[in-house]
Amino acid sequence: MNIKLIVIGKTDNCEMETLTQKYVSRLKHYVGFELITIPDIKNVKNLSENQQKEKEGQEILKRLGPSDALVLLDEKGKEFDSVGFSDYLQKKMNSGLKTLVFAIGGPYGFSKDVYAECQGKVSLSKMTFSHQMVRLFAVEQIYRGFTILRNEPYHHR
Ligand SMILES: C[S@@+](CC[C@H](N)C(=O)[O-])C[C@H]1O[C@@H](n2cnc3c(N)ncnc32)[C@H](O)[C@@H]1O
Repeated sequence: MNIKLIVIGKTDNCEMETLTQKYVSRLKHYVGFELITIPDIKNVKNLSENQQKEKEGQEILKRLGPSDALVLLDEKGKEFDSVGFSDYLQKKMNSGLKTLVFAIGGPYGFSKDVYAECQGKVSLSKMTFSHQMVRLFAVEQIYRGFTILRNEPYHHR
């Protein structure tokens, strides 16, 4: 199974970006992994929040292949502990799925169309984080999940 993570806009925080990239390169030792950054559209036109969500939603959906399973990072989604999340990844791999696509919404969240298309929602906490922070937490937790599945010491350090 491959994993893609779709995010909106470049992060302007260099440290967070560096850390995110560190986990992305570590992850690639465990799984085919791609971080897909949709260019920030808020600067393109003077859009309302809803219009921006719709546009971002179209961009997310455009990037899905026919057999990809879309799972949203969403504070109202299912919460796991890290071992539970590693089991979730294992079950997805066991199901024969080719590509698991996680997506992180833009500053206003996801459009209705994206919610309609998704096959699940995963929450990292009941608290709302910025979309830039969530990408770091998401790649770290996916990485942690694979180290748990491999019984490697990272999880306990
Ligand atoms: C600033 S939040 C958007 C908040 C927006 N008010 C909403 O209702 O979705 C941007 C994105 O970060 C992600 N996000 C924020 N907090 C999260 C959490 N606790 N767990 C998982 N994803 C989260 C979601 O993908 C969300 O669409």
